[in-house]
Amino acid sequence: MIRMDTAGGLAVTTTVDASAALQTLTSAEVPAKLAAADAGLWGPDAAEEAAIRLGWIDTFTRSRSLVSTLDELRTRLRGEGLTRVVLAGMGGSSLAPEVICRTLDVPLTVLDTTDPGQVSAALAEDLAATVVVVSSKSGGTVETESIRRAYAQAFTDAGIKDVGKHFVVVTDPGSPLEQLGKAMNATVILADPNVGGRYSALTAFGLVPAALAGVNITDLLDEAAAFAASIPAEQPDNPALLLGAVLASRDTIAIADDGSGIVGLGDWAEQLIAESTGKDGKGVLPVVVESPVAPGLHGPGVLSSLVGGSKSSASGGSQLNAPDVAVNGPLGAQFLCWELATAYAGRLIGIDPFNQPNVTESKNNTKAILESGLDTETPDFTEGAIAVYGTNASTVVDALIELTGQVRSDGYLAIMAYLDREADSATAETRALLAELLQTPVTFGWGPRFLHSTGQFHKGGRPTGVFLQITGDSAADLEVPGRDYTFGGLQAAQAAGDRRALRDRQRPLLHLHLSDRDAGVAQLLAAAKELGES
Ligand SMILES: O=P(O)(O)OC[C@H]1O[C@](O)(CO)[C@@H](O)[C@@H]1O
Repeated sequence: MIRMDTAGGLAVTTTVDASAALQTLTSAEVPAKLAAADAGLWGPDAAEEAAIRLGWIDTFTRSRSLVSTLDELRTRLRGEGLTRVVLAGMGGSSLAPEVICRTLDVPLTVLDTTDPGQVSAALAEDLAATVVVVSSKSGGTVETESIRRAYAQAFTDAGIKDVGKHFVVVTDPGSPLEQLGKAMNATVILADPNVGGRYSALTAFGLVPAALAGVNITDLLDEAAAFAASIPAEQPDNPALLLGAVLASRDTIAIADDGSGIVGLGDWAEQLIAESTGKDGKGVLPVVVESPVAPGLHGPGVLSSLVGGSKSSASGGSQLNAPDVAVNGPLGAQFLCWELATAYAGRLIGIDPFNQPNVTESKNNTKAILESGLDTETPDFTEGAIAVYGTNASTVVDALIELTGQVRSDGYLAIMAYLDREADSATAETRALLAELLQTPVTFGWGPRFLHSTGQFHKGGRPTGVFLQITGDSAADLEVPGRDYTFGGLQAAQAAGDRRALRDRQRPLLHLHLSDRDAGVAQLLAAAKELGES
């Protein structure tokens, strides 16, 4: 059976029979109630938060007021020679602009890291032409604030007089960052406080960095508006409803680009789905896979999904490799469709899609470790450039065998690399290697970026994860100005904080520390390959 629902240029095509879930949603009038911003849809406990989190339903209308402001700002910045845009932000405050700019091939440097090498490399590039967008809804996220401090110091050290001119702040009204931005003489743009971070793609958080980098944001807003206008709430043939119904039907969704024009939407959808559904021991684990033929797109309990632009065939591939669901349409419509689908799926799963109860745990652990210092841990053994912690084995290959042997048939492996996602990018190849071997879902995340995404699921969602954490020494550390820790110290504390949170839950965890990153990554990849061959 193939069902395709289309609206406003977006099509959702699926081979999954979701009729029972669709019936559940329509008979409870969920689409109409969501369109009317009914905060009671996810139960009484979720209502208070939902009441202040549903602005995204029609934010594309209110965000129109940003278009002229951002046109003027971009023209002014370019006139002042500020042509290079760097975005400091985590999770919902950086993932949407990243996918927008990747899709439209517009340069944007995204710093959602505490890796000293990655931050230093960005700081070394053309400061005189750099404008830094500091995006944080809460205004208190440690990664974002650390990068803001590093840039402020770097501009000053470079002899730049009016440092504030090099900053644009995006935050909620009344946040500490609003005050700070004003005190710095930066341009401050206030976001819609009634939209949570991961639903904020079409608010100032998604639009300001994209527009300043050179994207025509009107197109995105038009695409979302056309989609919204084409899905009258009463109608059962609603692509977002269909996507929500199939999303809730499996434990895992694997997401790949179909190669037809939308680049990296999975990284954004990963946060949306993981933080929204992964809680109370439930949820759908999102797994971003590299391509439609990469290991892990298909598998037991996995909803395989392909995402593409309007141009691709709606079936999303040949019959042989046909996904369970294909979502094809323009980016602005995609954002809204996936947000609606997640809210519908949340109703079916029975969770509050607007909170992230377990994210603070790792943050608190990090804070405590920064105050008390890192615990001294002795490796179980060291092999070449890799020190190994948390194993009974005595070789890296055997340690990986011991770890992966603990992955249940209904479970998953999470690889979490607190490294430089530019310079150490090859580390991500471990995902496909181990997915091929295990034939169970394998997800890869860069730390601390994933802490704001799958991190919620790993601690709060289905307790079936097995964890491989990778950390590494840095060639040179970098101070966080005005703080008594460095980027390297912060990164290590974040990794240790997350280990503590996982161990507190008795999750299987192997920790590999690379004393030399290039050699360690090469050694790890060789070990993963050897594992596949053994
Ligand atoms: O925009 P902020 O407040 O800096 O938060 C960044 C991210 O951190 C989280 O609050 C928690 O991980 C996300 O939901 C959010 O997108």
